[in-house]
Amino acid sequence: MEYLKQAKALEEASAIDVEDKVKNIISDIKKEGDAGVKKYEKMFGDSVREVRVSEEEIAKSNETLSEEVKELIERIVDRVSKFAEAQLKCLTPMEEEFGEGIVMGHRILPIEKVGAYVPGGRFPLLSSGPMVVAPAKVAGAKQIVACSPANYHGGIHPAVLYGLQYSGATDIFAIGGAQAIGAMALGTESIPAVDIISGPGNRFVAEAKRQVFGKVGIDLIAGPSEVLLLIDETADAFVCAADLLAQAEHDPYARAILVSTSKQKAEETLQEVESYLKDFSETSPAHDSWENMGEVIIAESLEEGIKICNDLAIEHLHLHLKDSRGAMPQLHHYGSLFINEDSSVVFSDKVSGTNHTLPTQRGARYTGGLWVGSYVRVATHQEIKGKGVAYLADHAVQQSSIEGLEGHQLSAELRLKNKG
Ligand SMILES: NC(=O)c1ccc[n+]([C@@H]2O[C@H](COP(=O)([O-])OP(=O)(O)OC[C@H]3O[C@@H](n4cnc5c(N)ncnc54)[C@H](O)[C@@H]3O)[C@@H](O)[C@H]2O)c1
Ligand SMILES: [Zn+2]
Repeated sequence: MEYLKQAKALEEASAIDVEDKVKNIISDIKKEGDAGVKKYEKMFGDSVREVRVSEEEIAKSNETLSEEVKELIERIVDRVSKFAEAQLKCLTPMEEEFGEGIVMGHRILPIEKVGAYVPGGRFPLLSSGPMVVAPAKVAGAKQIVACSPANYHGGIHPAVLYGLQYSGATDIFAIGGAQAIGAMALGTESIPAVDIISGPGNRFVAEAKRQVFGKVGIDLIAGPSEVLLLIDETADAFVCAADLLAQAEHDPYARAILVSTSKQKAEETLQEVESYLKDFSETSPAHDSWENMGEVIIAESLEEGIKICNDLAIEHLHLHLKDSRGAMPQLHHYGSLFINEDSSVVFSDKVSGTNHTLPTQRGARYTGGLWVGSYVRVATHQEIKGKGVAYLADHAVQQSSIEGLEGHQLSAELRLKNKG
């Protein structure tokens, strides 16, 4: 493989800074509660408002929305919910006999209190509310606490707020960043503690979720966006360049990577990216993202290209190949897969219905991202009777004796005696 363009090495120091900063924020939330949240809201977002979004504020905000915008949001919620419902059908309770008198099974139980993080530092992401909240509602959560930064005239963007309500959020707070994650994990005077925190966010949000894991569950680490385009000589350089920039513009730390089996196509795409970028607004994160994180790699063969994809385990993997379906069986690591040119990642970012909360930083090796299954527990149970008791107790007594665990042995023996 050969690099036409390589990312600059991310400074180790910058990652450590984020870790320390987040640790301090969470520790302050623990000590100071609401006052700590407000301190950081002022510091990072210049927000001095009450943290809870009141019914009155919600009603006023809704009045500013046109029917068209409401319909747009409702369509997102409906499509995301339908996909989540279809996936939930794949999760079925089970109870079977595993040997005479040994009945075991599992139930699918919803996580009761969900904390949904909905990013909104740079741009109001209209689909993130529905993506994070709707599957929790489909799973059967009782309480869905949602947090999103107060970044739009001192509040949450009305379209984002509408999406949160329509998806089923029960408590909405206009706070963001690590302070929001800390508050939902620990609970404050105003903000309820939850059982799981889900949703995407920037480096501070992702790190905060990592740090509170254990105290609460988390869905996954869904940090700054990533896309990898695997292309060959049949790809359209214009379209590929646009697809790279569509994800680069999310964040200065977003990663857009092109892997091409054709050197000529790679060079053309690189030129197109640079020419498009000239027309992007000066403030777009795409400039820094492409400059620092963007990569263009030439693969010697499709096999090598596929290996690079599997090694990088990227969030969005988009195939622009002569035979994209043909490559699919060999691709094992991706957050979500986009097959052929027309399957724009942007469709899934916004509205197709699969979840856009997807693993970054090679998390695709162990998760496929947020889904309705993230909001349920598969909890097992058993009932042992008749011949099953003798069979299992006999085994357990022998094993406990080898292990030297007297209490275990006694507990098992009593069952044998009871049968005696
Ligand atoms: N992986 C995914 O599934 C996925 C999906 C959608 C979006 N995203 C990512 O979500 C992110 C959204 O980022 P965003 O920044 O716009 O919104 P955000 O809501 O994630 O973060 C904004 C908050 O970060 C905090 N913050 C900002 N600068 C800080 C600093 N210097 N120190 C401490 N805290 C600070 C502030 O409290 C602010 O409210 C992007 O990185 C995007 O790529 C990821
Ligand atoms: Zn995107």
